[in-house]
Amino acid sequence: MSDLVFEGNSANFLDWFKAWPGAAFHEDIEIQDLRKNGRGRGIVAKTDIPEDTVLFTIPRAAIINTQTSDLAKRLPDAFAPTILDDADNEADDDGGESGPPDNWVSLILVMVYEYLQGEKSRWHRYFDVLPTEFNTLMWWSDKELDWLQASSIVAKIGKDDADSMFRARVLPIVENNPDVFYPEGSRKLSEDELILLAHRIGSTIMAYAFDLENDDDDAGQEEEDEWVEDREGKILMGMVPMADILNADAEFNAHVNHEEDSLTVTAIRPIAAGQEILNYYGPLGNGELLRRYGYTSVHHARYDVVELSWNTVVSALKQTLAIDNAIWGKATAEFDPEEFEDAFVIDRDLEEPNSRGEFHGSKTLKNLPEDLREQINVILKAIRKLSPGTILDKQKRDEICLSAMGRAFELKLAEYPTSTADDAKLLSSDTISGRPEMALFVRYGEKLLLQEAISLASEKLNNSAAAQGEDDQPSAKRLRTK
Ligand SMILES: C[S@@+](CC[C@H](N)C(=O)[O-])C[C@H]1O[C@@H](n2cnc3c(N)ncnc32)[C@H](O)[C@@H]1O
Repeated sequence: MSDLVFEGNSANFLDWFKAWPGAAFHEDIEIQDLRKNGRGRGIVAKTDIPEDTVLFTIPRAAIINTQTSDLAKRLPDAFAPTILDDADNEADDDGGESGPPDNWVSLILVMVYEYLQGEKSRWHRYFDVLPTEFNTLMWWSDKELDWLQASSIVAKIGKDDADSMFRARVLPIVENNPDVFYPEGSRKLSEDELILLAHRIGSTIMAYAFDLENDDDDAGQEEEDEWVEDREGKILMGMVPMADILNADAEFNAHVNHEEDSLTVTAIRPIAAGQEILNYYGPLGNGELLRRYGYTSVHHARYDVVELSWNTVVSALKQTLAIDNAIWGKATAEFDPEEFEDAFVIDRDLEEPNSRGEFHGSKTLKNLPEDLREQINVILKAIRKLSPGTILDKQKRDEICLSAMGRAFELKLAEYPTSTADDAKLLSSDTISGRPEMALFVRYGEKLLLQEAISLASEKLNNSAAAQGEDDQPSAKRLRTK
């Protein structure tokens, strides 16, 4: 984060913001420097604020996107309209594909253009307060990523894909149109500088951009997801000054409403003086939060996720069944490996916070992954056909399935080099901060989830054995009639 952000620039930025026709900023809130809490800037209530108060209003004209920037007018061919079905707000891995840019590439181009315009851009004060350094995983060294141990989030960073996409879809447009992108007299960036700029802008968009709903879009859907910042399935993305100074958490107190001419941010419950105004990024686990936004949060740990590979499950199944390799080979040979899922997600599948941004439900794992159970059973049924003695009946099959799942969770847990107890000790030691602490928090949360999964599998196995025991007991009635 550039220090510029805090040295008087927040006040300049606020004046710049308020000068947009239709912009409003409630006098009872203020932008604060929250760096001592590791939160950059945030917006804080100065006095008690009642529910439903409109905290600020951002006119749509102040949002940066393909509709407001001049770039689309100056390069109409590059922005030919297209029906977009890939709107998942991620860097595409289709670096080589031709055709009009999707919403993600379009916003990168628009932001590169506005940035290069310098003081000529209507948003240059906004660029002054955007970050230049990031804690998102894209910017971590290999050594830093090692702190995440066996977390599957490491495989999802996609730095190389983003790099190829910038080279294929951003660089050529900038380099073929220097008169458009570079104001007269300004220095042209080298290829390396442009790629670095695209990465920075890509990371800023990932952590700061909003999907913009049209007021008349999907009215029903909007009602359903009233407080959810739904980042999927929407076409237009944009940078929304002021709304993106809000920090966020899995328990929150404000909501961004998308109206025809403006976006408004409203208090969804009373906010006490001194409390931070918080937005919501969705039910993300800490790994995903760190990847996209560069931070972790205690409240997000409930949405933690562990990915289990099918290979790990296969090892566990083989150990549980202890059957001949030949039988295993025969049983699995009849399946097309393409039809098998190669990874399974373990998560607590919790409900969303309520319309006041609060969460009251249980935070423990209630169910084991059903798709995993089904895939294991496909294999077990094939084995039973070849070797009926190995799996006598459905009861036995269920037990083998639960044992194999429990074993697979243990194998996954063993992939992390440190134990949950080691991590807990380190977390409470006060000797760790910054990236190492965030990585520690991610891997610790995943280990706790795996331990819950191990306990749940064992509990279900015990229940199944107990039920079987009861079935084996002759009933009282039968005893009497004997
Ligand atoms: C939309 S911006 C919010 C404004 C940001 N704090 C700033 O100073 O520009 C999102 C970024 O803010 C930070 N952030 C948001 N919520 C946070 C939280 N609860 N704790 C720590 N950092 C947070 C992360 O760096 C994230 O990438």
